[in-house]
Amino acid sequence: MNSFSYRDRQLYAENVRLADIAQQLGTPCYVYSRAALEDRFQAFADALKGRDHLVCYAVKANSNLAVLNLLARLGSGFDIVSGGELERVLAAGGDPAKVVFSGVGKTRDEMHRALAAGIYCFNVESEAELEVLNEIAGELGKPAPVALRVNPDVDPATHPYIATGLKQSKFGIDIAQAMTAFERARSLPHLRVTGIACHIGSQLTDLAPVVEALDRVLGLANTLLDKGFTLQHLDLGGGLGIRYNEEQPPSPDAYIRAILDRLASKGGHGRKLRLVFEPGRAIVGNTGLLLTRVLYLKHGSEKNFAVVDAAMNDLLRPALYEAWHDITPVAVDAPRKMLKYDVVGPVCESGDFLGHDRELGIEAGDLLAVVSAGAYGAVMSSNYNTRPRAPEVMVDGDRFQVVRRRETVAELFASESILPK
Ligand SMILES: Cc1ncc(COP(=O)(O)O)c(C=O)c1O
Ligand SMILES: N[C@@H](CCCC[NH3+])C(=O)O
Repeated sequence: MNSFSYRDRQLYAENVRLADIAQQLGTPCYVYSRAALEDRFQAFADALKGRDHLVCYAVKANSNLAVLNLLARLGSGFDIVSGGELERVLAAGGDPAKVVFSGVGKTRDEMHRALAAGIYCFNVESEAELEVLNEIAGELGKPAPVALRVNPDVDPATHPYIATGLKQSKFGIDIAQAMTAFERARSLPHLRVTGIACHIGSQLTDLAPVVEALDRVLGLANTLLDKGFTLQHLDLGGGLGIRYNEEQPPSPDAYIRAILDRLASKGGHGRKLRLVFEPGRAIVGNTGLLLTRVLYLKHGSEKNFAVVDAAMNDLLRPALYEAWHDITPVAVDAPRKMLKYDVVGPVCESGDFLGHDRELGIEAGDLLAVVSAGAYGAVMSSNYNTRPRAPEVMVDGDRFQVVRRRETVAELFASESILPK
């Protein structure tokens, strides 16, 4: 479900015409829907009602302060992967006591700041990291809560660049070595082992790998509980997919239900653990789109090109993963001739495309929406080709607010310097 709809041949975000946003702010421009965002978070919260749980929204998916602030107001926790993300969460009014800190390469400074801020848990990904965290906690005189992120070696059936739970991946502690790491963690004086975590990958559309990972991690959790580890929570990470094209991912409700059912039938003592989830894409993915305008149509002997003003620097997913995003005209007054186009940007790379072979009836000057761009869109944008980053807008009912203004070109090189004569 999202809050973008067609009425009178216009595409609306809630009750605002996208054409009006483009008119006022120019393009390219990211547009988010508050109603859709709140609805997606609530889907997780509702599915977990009555169960001790914490939904820690994965900040990396979309870290705009307005997005974080709306989620914080709904009671969301946050999954962070850097000190920068922690500062964003705090600036947006997030509760540090609901923050989990993931990532294979936390620095000493980042650990220090997170521990001082009082985060809920460090999801530790190696024995070496345990030793450093123990030192920092000793220096601060404050025990560090840790979960070990185990790598359950499950194939998540997703794009190889976003699979994280296979043995050959850099993420997590090999499940075969996890017991030793847990024993080590327990022996370190400044650490408190409070949980066990896993995350097998992103854009998961099939429940079988999720349940398989759950079984493996639960098996380990039960052994740990039998050995007297005082685990309090089980963090199953994020990864639930969304519909971009033909995919049919389970709803948050079906996903959570599958996990709760499995816990009830096979959970052992593990069934009593508090459940933590780290969804990113499933919350924001379909709550945002990228508006872009057609600059030129170009008809080659083999291909037709629609050159638009958004590019791979604005939305990297097609170039990086050959990801498919629906591209749809926004305000079309007169019927247009339908043709197959490659929708491409102005960046000097052949990989700079937003979509290949799209059947579109368009003319120069038309506005297009690249949909399902709320997750891993603006956050992965860059200034390549010295292109200012696009503004971001939050639609709230019949109003909209700029939640990040367009960068100016001068800002892009303001921090650079040239050598003296
Ligand atoms: C540890 C961790 N948690 C949560 C997420 C969020 O993933 P998604 O946006 O697929 O829900 C990721 C990214 O895949 C991750 O690496
Ligand atoms: N950036 C990826 C998802 C990465 C998940 C991060 N752990 C995407 O756009 O699909």
